[in-house]
Amino acid sequence: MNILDKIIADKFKEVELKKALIPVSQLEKSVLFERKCVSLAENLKIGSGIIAEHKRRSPSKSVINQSLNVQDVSSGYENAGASGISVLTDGKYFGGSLEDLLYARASVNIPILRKEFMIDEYQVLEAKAHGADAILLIAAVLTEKQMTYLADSAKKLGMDVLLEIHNEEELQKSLKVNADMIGVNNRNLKTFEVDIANSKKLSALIPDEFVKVSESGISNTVAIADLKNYGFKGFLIGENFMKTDDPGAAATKFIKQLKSIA
Ligand SMILES: O=C(O)c1ccccc1NCC(=O)[C@H](O)[C@H](O)COP(=O)(O)O
Repeated sequence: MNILDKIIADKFKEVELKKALIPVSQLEKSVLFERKCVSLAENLKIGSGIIAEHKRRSPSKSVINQSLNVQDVSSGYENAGASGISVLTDGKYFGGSLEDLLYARASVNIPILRKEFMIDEYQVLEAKAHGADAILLIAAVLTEKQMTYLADSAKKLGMDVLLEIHNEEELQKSLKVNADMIGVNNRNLKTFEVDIANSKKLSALIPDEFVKVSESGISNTVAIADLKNYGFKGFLIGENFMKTDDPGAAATKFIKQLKSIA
């Protein structure tokens, strides 16, 4: 079984347990459930385009940074000029939590993406109840019908949808889904190989109605300037910032440099 299959198998068990412990009625009582979301897709169009990620560890790199708190990282990213923040909420493989999402929400006003392996509507409701403005759907692990259902649920709650693809086949099954953004993951989630050329290769096939986002393996501003020529407006960056002692300072330097070459 590859790592993605393992993550998804664990996720099904986790969601069933959570449903038994915290009913939907309780999620709906959260004060954040009534909060009006800020559109990540719209923010990408008008700002730096950087979605800066809070990521403690990952299956491909194991430990990245375990010594920081999510409040400092999030406010550092906001002050740096990020267009949005991605918060990994998976515990077992990424060391994240829904609590991280809550603390990030309490620390910033810019849109927050719940970075999770979504397989059930319950997680969409959790995302809303913990302050997310957007959710991620991964085409590699969902059918067209599942993506349609989960995206419609998120849109009903006012959240944006980032639909992640890795190849043309995944793109084709995603085109009818009510998503705001299509993200091309440069990391093959089965082999962990990273190649920014993947974004460039798929860019022309993505219809203009979707905001294009390039995800993973981005470590310099020259790569972003290049990706912009292919129509990308969003750039998801995790490890490059999180591997430093001060991710907010790293993002500040990066975004300043990006502006200077624009
Ligand atoms: O990052 C991983 O190792 C990984 C493994 C399996 C599934 C997902 C994984 N990452 C999630 C992401 O999409 C990245 O955290 C995100 O795009 C940022 O990537 P990077 O800038 O390379 O940290």
